Amino acid sequence: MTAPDENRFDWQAAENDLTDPTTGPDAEVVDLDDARARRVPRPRPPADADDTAEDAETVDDGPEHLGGLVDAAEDIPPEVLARQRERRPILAEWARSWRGLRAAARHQSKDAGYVTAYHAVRLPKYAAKTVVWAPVGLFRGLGRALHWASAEEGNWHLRQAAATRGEADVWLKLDARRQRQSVWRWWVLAAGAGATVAGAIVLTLGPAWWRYLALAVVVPLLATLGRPADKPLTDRVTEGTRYRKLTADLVRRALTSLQMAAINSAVAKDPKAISFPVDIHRDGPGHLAVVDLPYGVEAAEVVARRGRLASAMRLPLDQVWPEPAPGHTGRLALWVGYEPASQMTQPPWPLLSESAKVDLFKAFPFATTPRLDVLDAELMFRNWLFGGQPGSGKTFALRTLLLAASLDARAEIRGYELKGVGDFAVLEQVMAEYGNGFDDETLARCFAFIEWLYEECRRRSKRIEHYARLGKAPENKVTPELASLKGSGLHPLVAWFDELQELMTSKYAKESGEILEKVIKLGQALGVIILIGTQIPDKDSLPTGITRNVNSRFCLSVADQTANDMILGTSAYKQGYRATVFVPVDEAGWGILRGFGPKPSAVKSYKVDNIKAAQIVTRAVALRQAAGTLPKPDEQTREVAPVADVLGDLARVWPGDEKAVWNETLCALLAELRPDVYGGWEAAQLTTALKPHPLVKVGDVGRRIDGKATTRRGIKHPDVLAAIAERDRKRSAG
Ligand SMILES: Nc1ncnc2c1ncn2[C@@H]1O[C@H](COP(=O)(O)OP(=O)(O)OP(=O)(O)O)[C@@H](O)[C@H]1O
Repeated sequence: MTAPDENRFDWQAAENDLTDPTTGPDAEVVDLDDARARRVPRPRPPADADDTAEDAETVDDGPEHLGGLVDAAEDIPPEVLARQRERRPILAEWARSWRGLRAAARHQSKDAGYVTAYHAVRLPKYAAKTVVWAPVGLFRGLGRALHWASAEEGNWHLRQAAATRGEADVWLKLDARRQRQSVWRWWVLAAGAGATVAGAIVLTLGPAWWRYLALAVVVPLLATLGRPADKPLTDRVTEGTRYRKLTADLVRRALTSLQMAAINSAVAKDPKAISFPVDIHRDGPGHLAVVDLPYGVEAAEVVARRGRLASAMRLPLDQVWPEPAPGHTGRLALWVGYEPASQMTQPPWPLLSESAKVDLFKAFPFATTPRLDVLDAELMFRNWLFGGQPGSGKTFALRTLLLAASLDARAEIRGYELKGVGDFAVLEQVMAEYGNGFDDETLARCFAFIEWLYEECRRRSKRIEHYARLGKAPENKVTPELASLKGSGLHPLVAWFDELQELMTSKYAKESGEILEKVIKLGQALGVIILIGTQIPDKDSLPTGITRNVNSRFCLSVADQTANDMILGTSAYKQGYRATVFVPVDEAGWGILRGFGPKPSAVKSYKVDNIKAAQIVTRAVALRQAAGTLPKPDEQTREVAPVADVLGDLARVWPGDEKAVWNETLCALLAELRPDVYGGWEAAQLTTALKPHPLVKVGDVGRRIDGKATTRRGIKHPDVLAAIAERDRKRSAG
């Protein structure tokens, strides 16, 4: 026996193994099924591996790969691997829910309806064409039948060739063959003619509708036979405005048309750089494509180019809904509706139905997704921030929540509309407090209300403490039982402010901002729900202390990234949650909602116009009358100390005919006039109080005191008079 060569295979040993299963202690007969079951699934190869760089859209028909996108390294715990395992659903998305089924059926029937209507209006034209081409078709059909029966076509070329070469016997043989073939064809033709004649006799004897039916079938067939090849009888249904099925090619083309260098260069190197981890499938009234973008491209960057994406797909903007998809930052969920969202009829708000009631401790419908799914929102233990530019629909959205709250008879509603338009007046009957306007008095009442809210929070926290000691507030939070308990003082209190920027830029700004922040922090567990609407979400108009502490945010159309992030939170814009894509007025009601579900999402709040709102309020009044919680009109206004008229008071106390007077002198005189208002005022306080009146300029005023020239801050009499005149002019104007 030769010495074993390390580089060569040991044939002898192998043969022994094969022939004698008992030689090796490890030898065993392998049960193939068993072995297959034990086999560790091979990890999915990376998308750029040459031989497998295909995507689900084109090839992935085989069994599901296990192990997600990463290598199945041995140190990954099995439960993590199990979580990464994504199984393709047994039923298609559209067949898994009634919503999907309904949407698919609706879409198909709508489509069929469209095609039917399209052809129906063209029926006279089709009939005329049919009448013209049917006789031609009859003669052409007869000609073709005779031609076929004579079997001329079959070996015509061969016979021609034989004739050309003068090979008579070959020609004769070929022709004999043709004749043989033609014999049975004539028989078939004769049988066909016989059947036609028999059919015609049956039709003449049968009822009239048989003949019509036969004509309806035969004439179009003849017309089709007779028409020129390039002139179909029916017109083509134009595809222009109809939905085009979302395909991988369409998505790829759209993505490469975004003029994003990172996508285009990656696709130039590898056309499969854009891949589809899941098949494009129906999802509600549209299709969903989950796309893995080329390495290094973030879904957020594509979301920001929604307009270009829509242009590349030749679809209206509101039909194309890109979103970052869960998984990784380069995964995009592109949903394309069958039709633009603006043309999809939003179902009516479910709370409009006569029997609808609201329990604020439970969720209620607030908005719909682009797929027309209902999105439920909550009020209890939440604070809301609504932001958007004029015409974005934030007032309507805020009012929708209040209407829902009005249907829970326990809820006390108080709030201020600082725009002065009266959008909330419809709710006045059910509100325990309501202010409308941006005049000094309303602002003062609004500020007093915020102070009251703070006091109310303190009162409520004492009550909660009391009930917690009795074991009725297990988490030191309001419970549904406590909220319903008469006299507990822990019923839901909904406090709202629309156009809060008016207060936050007034003289009450600093204090109201600080107190409101405390109220938001304290009130959450105490059943105090704060709803804020603002048009200008910058840090001066909306203190960051407030934005930081709200847990539900609805950002409607905004102009820029700063406004977007002020409402939705820092980096929302970068992460692709961009309410800048919505067009005010045209897309009113659309916005990004954060705080419900794992990630922010684009939704459209239900539109409840004034008439419908009034209907809801009527029901709310009835509910509250029955429950004894309808506010009494005499309790509905908040008393505030009369707002001091600084300008008027200055004019009254102005000393003699002095042209200019020091602030400190004026403060002393004002304090004499109204000690309760001006007592303790210093020069700087007067300067601040005069800020709203730009005509009064606080400057240096020189004076001789004991012969010495002294300069201090002061104001001029003509300025005060001019400011009063200006104010009076404005008041009389409107
Ligand atoms: N959910 C919605 N669906 C459809 N249209 C809506 C919706 N919400 C609001 N609108 C329309 O948009 C218009 C503007 O709404 P709204 O007054 O709420 O906007 P806004 O953001 O408060 O603007 P402004 O600051 O000027 O008051 C409304 O008149 C209404 O017709």
